[in-house]
Amino acid sequence: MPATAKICGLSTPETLDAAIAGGASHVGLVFFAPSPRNLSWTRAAQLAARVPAHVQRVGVFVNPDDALIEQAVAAGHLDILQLHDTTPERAAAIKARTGLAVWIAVAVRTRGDLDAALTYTGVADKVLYDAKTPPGAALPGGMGVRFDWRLLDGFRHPLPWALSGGLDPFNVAEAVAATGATLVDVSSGVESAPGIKDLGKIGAFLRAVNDL
Ligand SMILES: O=C(O)c1ccccc1NCC(=O)[C@H](O)[C@H](O)COP(=O)(O)O
Repeated sequence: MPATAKICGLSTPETLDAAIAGGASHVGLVFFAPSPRNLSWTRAAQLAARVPAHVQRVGVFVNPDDALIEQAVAAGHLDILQLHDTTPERAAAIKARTGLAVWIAVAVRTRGDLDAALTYTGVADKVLYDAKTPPGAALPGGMGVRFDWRLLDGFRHPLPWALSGGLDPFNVAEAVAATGATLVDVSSGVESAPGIKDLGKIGAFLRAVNDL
């Protein structure tokens, strides 16, 4: 299979189960209070307990402090920490403290934005190229914003990477063909409203990825 998928921002047992049944390789649990996908510790634990060993649990954070990470890791039995708006120094400290794999989200609008990935060499285990959300936006991700995939043409990736931002069941095949991504990430593209995951859209997205 040329690509696998992370379904991000899951918050109910039904939609989590649909992602797992559809073949997602990763499920994303958001720990950021302003997000409509933010999880309580109780809900995170409830969801984490349903995830089989072959599917990885990714905690999504925005420049988190140690207390937040510790509580989220404990509740969500996280395998991977996905960090937004977090410096290389802080990401390195988080990785050293937790011993967990770290993914760094790099917000992309221009070719120059990609260079931020270089600064995480030796720190992050993977780069998630995500679209830069508009200035003043409430969230740095999960807003269905897409960047120009051609920006990745010829870029020498310093780390393993994944593609995110504005993907949906209808464009994900084109996105993989255009970029060569081997891991794709989606949130609002499989929702019916912000924070409300749609069983049909999750299934359609994963079928599109599985059919590649
Ligand atoms: O999804 C959120 O609410 C969120 C909040 C704070 C930081 C990151 C967040 N999401 C990160 C993701 O991994 C999303 O899947 C990614 O940005 C793509 O979102 P979308 O464009 O809606 O598919």
